[in-house]
Amino acid sequence: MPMLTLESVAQSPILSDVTASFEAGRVVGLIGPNGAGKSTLLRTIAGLLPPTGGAVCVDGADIHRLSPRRRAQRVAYLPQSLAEDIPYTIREFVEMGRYSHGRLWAGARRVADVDQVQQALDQMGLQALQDAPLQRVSGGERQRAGIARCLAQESRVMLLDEPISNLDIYYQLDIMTQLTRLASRGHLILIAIHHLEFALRFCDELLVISDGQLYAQGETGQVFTSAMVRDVFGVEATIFLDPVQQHARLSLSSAEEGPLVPLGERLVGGRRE
Ligand SMILES: Nc1ncnc2c1ncn2[C@@H]1O[C@H](COP(=O)(O)OP(=O)(O)OP(=O)(O)O)[C@@H](O)[C@H]1O
Repeated sequence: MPMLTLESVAQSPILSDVTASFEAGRVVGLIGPNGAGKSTLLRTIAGLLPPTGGAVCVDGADIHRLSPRRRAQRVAYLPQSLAEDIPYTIREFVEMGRYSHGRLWAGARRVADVDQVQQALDQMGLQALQDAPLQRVSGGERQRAGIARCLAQESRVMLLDEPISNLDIYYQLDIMTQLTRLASRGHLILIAIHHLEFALRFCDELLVISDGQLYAQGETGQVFTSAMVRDVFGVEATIFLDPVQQHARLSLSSAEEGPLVPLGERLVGGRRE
């Protein structure tokens, strides 16, 4: 059985008829232009917005029929931005990820909770900042705290809305690599991502949303084509192999510039340079 199934999910008037299913162990990139409906879809899958049509099932259960605690046991969700005024330290905020596991708030901290919180803080490089108030850390540090809270939650499905958007390149790479590792341990990771080159490199599958409609879903190698990037983003893309790292890379140019011409083939006054 797929871990996550979207059955004709609609969120009128923003999204219509999104049908897709995903197995455990995958990193799925949710891509599409600004305003396409990616965050709306993630919030619907997370159970925060009841769909106006269709259903979202996780491990066979309709997510919108579960209690918040049961939902949180199945699905962790990182919003696109965290509220500015959360009055907790980073550690306290990450501990909230353990809410669905039971007695933490009654004061009886279990060893498993403490270990899991510590591990999540370590994974996000937040040990030194764990006692800092969330209101006083940088945007990237807040974002890492949000991811740490999702890790501490240990849900099998993780929904992350642009998890690397505020991060420096070290953490962009680090987090994408860690997400790949988490997936290999049986989680399903669904991330909204604007960094198309990272989507191409790190995502096993893509779900492409355009104008509130499902444009394509499938293996990244099949879905990510120059034609898709042109249709969906209005941008010319050439996919090439990185000569050092041997992974797929992208050259992008605006539709006005037209498709890229390799340097050796550039034409000058109608003649090859
Ligand atoms: N609460 C809301 N009420 C009405 N319209 C909304 C609401 N939230 C989002 N929208 C609209 O729904 C559309 C999709 O928004 P959404 O945030 O899902 O897009 P997105 O693909 O995540 O965009 P981005 O890449 O800019 O984050 C947009 O046109 C947006 O203006």
